[in-house]
Amino acid sequence: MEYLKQRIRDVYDFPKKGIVFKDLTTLFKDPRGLHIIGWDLSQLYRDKGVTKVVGIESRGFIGGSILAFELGAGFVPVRKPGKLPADTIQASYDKEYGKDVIEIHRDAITPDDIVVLHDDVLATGGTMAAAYELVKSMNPKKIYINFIIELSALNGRAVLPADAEVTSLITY
Ligand SMILES: Nc1ncnc2cc[nH]c12
Repeated sequence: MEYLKQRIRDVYDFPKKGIVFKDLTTLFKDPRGLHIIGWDLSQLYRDKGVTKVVGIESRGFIGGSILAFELGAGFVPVRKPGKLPADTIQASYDKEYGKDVIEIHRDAITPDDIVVLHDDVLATGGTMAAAYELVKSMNPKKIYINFIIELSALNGRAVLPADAEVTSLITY
């Protein structure tokens, strides 16, 4: 884990004063770092029969795609409104200023699926909680929730469903 942490850049006062932004681009650009991410994430779900990995736009697409590939599962994007071409279902959630909406293709998940919902960072948890409700409405067999980083001070776990197994590789 130290190798991963050493390659995550702290950017101060981004996107606004007082925030210490955990920049994963420096980890992703390091070949060994990217390999370790794929290996460590997949080890969490190796024996779970995962059939789909759902990545949340956009930084969830990177780790989500790698995880899906490592597990031999499909990858499904959760996107901002108006981006997905076919019939979608959507969920809205409160952001710091106003509401945000996310969408998924209506036919992306079936009751036969075992799903990992992935995003890069667990902060307040609002986006993931909405994405979980979206995927849950499609009645898969099981939903796991996963992050690369968890910012424990923001207590995002408190807004995530109690029955979901939540994992992260690195906790700050
Ligand atoms: N401090 C932070 N670093 C990276 N991503 C996010 C997302 C919310 N807070 C963040």
